Amino acid sequence: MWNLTRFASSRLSRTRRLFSSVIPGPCIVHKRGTDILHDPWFNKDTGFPLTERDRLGLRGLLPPRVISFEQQYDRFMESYHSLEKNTKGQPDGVVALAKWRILNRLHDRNETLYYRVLMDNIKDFAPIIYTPTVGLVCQNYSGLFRRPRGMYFSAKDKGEMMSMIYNWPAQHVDMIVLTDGSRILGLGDLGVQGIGIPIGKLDMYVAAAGINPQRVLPVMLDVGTNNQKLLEDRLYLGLRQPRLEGEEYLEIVDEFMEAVFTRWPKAIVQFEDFQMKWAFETLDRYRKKFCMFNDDIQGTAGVALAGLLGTVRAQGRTLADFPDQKIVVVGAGSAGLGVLSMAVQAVARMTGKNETAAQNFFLLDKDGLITKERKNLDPAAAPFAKDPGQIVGLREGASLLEVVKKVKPDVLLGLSGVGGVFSEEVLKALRESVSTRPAIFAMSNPTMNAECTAADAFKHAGENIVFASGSPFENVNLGNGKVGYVNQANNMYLFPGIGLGSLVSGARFITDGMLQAAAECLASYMTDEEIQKGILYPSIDSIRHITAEVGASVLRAAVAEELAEGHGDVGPKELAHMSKEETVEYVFRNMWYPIYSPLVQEK
Ligand SMILES: NC(=O)c1ccc[n+]([C@@H]2O[C@H](COP(=O)([O-])OP(=O)(O)OC[C@H]3O[C@@H](n4cnc5c(N)ncnc54)[C@H](O)[C@@H]3O)[C@@H](O)[C@H]2O)c1
Ligand SMILES: O=C(O)C[C@H](O)C(=O)O
Ligand SMILES: [Mg+2]
Repeated sequence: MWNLTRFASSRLSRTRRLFSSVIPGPCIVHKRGTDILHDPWFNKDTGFPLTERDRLGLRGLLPPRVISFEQQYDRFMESYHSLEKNTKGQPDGVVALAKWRILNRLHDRNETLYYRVLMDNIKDFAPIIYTPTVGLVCQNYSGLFRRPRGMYFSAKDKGEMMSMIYNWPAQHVDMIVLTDGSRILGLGDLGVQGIGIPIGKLDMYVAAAGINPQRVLPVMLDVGTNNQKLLEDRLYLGLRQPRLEGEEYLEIVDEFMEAVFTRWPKAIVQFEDFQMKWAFETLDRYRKKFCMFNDDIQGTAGVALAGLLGTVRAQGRTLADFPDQKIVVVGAGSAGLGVLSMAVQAVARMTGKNETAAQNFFLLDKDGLITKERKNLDPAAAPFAKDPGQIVGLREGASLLEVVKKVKPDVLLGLSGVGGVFSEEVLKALRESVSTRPAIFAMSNPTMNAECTAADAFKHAGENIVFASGSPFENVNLGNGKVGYVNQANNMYLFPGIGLGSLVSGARFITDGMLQAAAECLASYMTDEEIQKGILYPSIDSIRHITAEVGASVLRAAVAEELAEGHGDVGPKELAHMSKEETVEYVFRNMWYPIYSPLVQEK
């Protein structure tokens, strides 16, 4: 069922080739003079050619010399490298925030240059504008705040959202990432400060999926916060009230969704970092009504499933062995349950049996192993609850150490949000795994919240493990020229392609079939050689290429389900007639590439 077709070896160079011939089309601007210089969408700083300076009323507002895009790029990178040099030896957090600030200043001033440096240096810059530094930025957001980015809808705006949405200056919006700030990474409720997450996710959309930055919208839904420290912080910028609950909460989200889809019926909304109860409830409420998905539940599930299938291959087994893998999942929240649901669907498809599909999966939360004896068993966790006594000696609430010792799992996967729960003892117990090559997925973010570090995993569980973490870690030097590979099991490998594929297919909804196609595409991306080395995911350097492939798979699944209504001039029939290769080319063609466009003024 899984087609592991090899992709062209030189993925990155192919991507570069596709964009090297980009000829910038004109860009319509309704402003003149300093208004253009102060608008990061249009600003080219010293890069405005003289003719354009004349046409747009810029002559005399800039120093006379015209600096090329390449020179501007080099100048920025030089400042960045000198900042790196000057902050050497300072605490990690201080350095990370200094790097974030310099990038953020460029983002605020000149988006084209910002996205080009981001794209070309994605491996170095993703950890700054995205996970893990974005977590630190959210924690300090009220103090770091200089200029607003995105939109803020608060509980005080009830009844006003339909008109407020028209305050957004862009006529078209393709991609919206929405949070209520209630579960920011593993950092808990950060209230309005969680806006950093939609901003970081949308930066990845631009860099990876080539969504035009003029068509993205980060949104914070501020319904209050239950974080006492923030409520007492005099600098806190959000509503100083406890979170709305129940119907009051849902009315706010309903009103926002209606407003968005009234103005932009073709937009896609990604729900991000909602606490579990609202993550599931809103997904259920809106997924058959609007084009939306929940990244923490659905994006994470696909990335984890691709990693789990890679693990089976790394163990020298065939994919048909996946249903026999014993997998212990630590964390029964939106992410953990999302992963298990998708894994169960995969097993059911492979075996043709629904009833026994979850039998090799074990689920723990903060109270230990979840069994059918659990009081107040969450209905979402119920399908994974074990029969007590199914494994001799495993009782309700058994500790992680007990479970690992008894089950001897092939895979230990953490989505608990708790740093260090894969303790030395737990990791050592994994040496008794039934597998010759057990896998550890410490997927919680940011770095401090990872269930274990890469170094500890290789040290305590053994050098033959496969390792993945949600936040980036350096590869581990195992001595004698051997390397312990670190994979980044992060939903960034899928959400951009899910959004892009949905957009360019004009899908009405985002279905399980489309998400499965995305996961299968990622799973089949890696060569056997890479997998044997323990490399489960591609390098982030090739994120545009991966995203195009994932986007094309999502598109084809939407076509197959007759949900694709077309995009721009391309209708559903044309989409249906495209070959696999043509679909990928079509997806690439729809990607925005950062290059200065001639600005044309519309009177
Ligand atoms: N790598 C990725 O792509 C990715 C994607 C989504 C979420 N995450 C991370 O996963 C974590 C959890 O996210 P979520 O949305 O599921 O959160 P959540 O709050 O919905 O769930 C957390 C779960 O962990 C359990 N838990 C807490 N302490 C525990 C302990 N000591 N032992 C075992 N279980 C414990 C809780 O009972 C709960 O079931 C966060 O840190 C988030 O950053 C990572
Ligand atoms: O934001 C990330 O890096 C992944 C994930 O969405 C998370 O909530 O941790
Ligand atoms: Mg998230």
